[in-house]
Amino acid sequence: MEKLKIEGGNPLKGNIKVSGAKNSAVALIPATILADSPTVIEGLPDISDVHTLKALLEEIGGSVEFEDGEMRVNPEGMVAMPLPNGRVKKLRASYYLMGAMLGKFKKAAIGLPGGCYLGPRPIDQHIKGFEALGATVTNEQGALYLRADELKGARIYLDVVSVGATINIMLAAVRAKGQTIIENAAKEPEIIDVATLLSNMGANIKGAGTNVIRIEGVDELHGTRHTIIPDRIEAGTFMILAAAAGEGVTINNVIPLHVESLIAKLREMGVPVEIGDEDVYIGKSENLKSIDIQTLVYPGFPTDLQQPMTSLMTKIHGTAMVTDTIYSARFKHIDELKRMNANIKTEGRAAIVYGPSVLQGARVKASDLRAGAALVIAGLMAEGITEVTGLEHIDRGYSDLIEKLSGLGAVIWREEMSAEELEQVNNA
Ligand SMILES: CC(=O)N[C@H]1[C@@H](OP(=O)(O)OP(=O)(O)OC[C@H]2O[C@@H](n3ccc(=O)[nH]c3=O)[C@H](O)[C@@H]2O)O[C@H](CO)[C@@H](O)[C@@H]1O
Ligand SMILES: C=C(OP(=O)(O)O)C(=O)O
Repeated sequence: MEKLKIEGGNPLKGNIKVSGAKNSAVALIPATILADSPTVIEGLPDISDVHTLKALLEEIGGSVEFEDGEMRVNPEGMVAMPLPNGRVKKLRASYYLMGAMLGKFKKAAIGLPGGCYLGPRPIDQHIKGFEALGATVTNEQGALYLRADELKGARIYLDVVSVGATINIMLAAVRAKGQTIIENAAKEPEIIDVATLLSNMGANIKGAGTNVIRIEGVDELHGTRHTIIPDRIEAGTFMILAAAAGEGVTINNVIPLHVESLIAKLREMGVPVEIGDEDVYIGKSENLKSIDIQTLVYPGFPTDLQQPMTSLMTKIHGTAMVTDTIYSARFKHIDELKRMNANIKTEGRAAIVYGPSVLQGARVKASDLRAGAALVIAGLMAEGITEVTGLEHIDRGYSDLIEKLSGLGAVIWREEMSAEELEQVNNA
C-alpha cells in the first residue's frame, strides 16, 4: 500500500487540465446497459470507480474496452446476473445498476452500495421511484431484489432533492410504458449529461436540468457516441488549491457556469478570479477575508467542495463557518487538519474555522475522497512534509493527480508504506 508525500510551500504556477466528471461517469457507464448495440463514451477519467464499473459490466456479460479515456461497451452478451456482493460494495454509484438493469431486464439484484461514509446515505427515494414504476423491491441479506412484470410510467414526487434518485428513476423510466414525471428532481449538470446520453440512444426526455423531468418510455434504445462533461468538483478542487498555494494558475477544461457558486465565494474572500470560455484563472491570493458557506443542492455550493474549502479557510483573517446541509457527518477531515495546526471547531453540522493558521506538515489519513483532497491542499500550503494515507479514497475520484500537480510545480510523490507504518494505519 502507498502513501502520498507532499513538500509544502512551493508556489504553484501554470496550467492544469480537468478530466471528465466522476459523478457523470458513474451513471453514464451503467446507462450503456440499456442499449441493444455498442456505446462509446469519450473523455472518461482514469479513476478506480470507472475501473470498478467496467469490471461490473463485464461480470454481467458485457464486453468492455477502455483506453485513453475512451470506453466502448458492447451490451449484447449482458444478462440479469445478480450482484449481491463483491465489487458493488466498493462504490456508491453501483446503485445505478439497479435502475439500468431494471429498465433493461425488468429485474436486478444489487448489493447495498458502498462509497464514502458521510453520515446516513439512505436510498428510500430511489426505491419509492422503482415501486411507483411497478417494481417490487425487497431487501434480502443486504442486497436489493427488484422485479417487475412490466414497468409503467408514473408521476413521482421526490421528498428530498436527490441526484442519485433522479438519475436512477430516469434510467428505469426510459424503458417503461407511457409517461413518467419526476417532480422535485435534482438539477445537477451530471443529470443533464446522463439525459443527453439517453436521448442520443433514442430515449425521450424533457426537462433535465429543471425540477420537473418528463420521460416518454420507448421500447428500444441503441448505442451511440458521447463525450462526458468536465468534472466541476475536480475543477473546483484545483481552483481552491490555486487560491491556497498558487501564484497564478489557469484551470483548463472547465464549464464556468458549473462552478459559479465557488467563484462567487472565492471572490467574496478576495481571491482574484478571471473567467474565460472554458477556463478559469486564479491569481495569487493574500489577506483573505472571512466568509460563511452553506452547502446546498445545485446551483448552491456543492457539498463535495466543502472539505477542500475548509483547508483554504485556514488562511483567512477572522472566523468562518462551513455548514453542510446535505451530509451531517462530512467533517472527518477536521481532526486531520487540526493535526496540521489548524484551529477549527465542529458543532453539529457546522465547522468553525479560526484563521489565519500556519499549517505544519504532519502524518494524516484521508477518511473519504474529498477529505483526501482537503488534506492534499493543506499539505501544499503547509511548512514541511505532509504524509497522507488512505489513498484508495483519493484514487476513486482524481485521475493522474501527482502528474497534474507536479506540472504546476508541486513537490508531491507516492511512496510504498513500510510494514510498521501499515500496522499503525490499520490500528488507528
Ligand atoms: C444534492 C447534492 O448535493 N448531491 C450530492 C450528493 O449526491 P448523492 O447522489 O450521493 O446524494 P443525493 O443527491 O442522492 O442526496 C442528497 C440528500 O438527500 C438524501 N437522500 C438521498 C436519496 C434518498 O433516497 N434519500 C435521501 O434522504 C441524502 O442523504 C442527502 O442528504 O453527493 C454526491 C457525492 O458527494 C455529490 O456529487 C452530489 O452533488
Ligand atoms: C463522496 C463522493 O462520492 P460517492 O458518492 O461516490 O461516495 C464524492 O464524489 O465526493
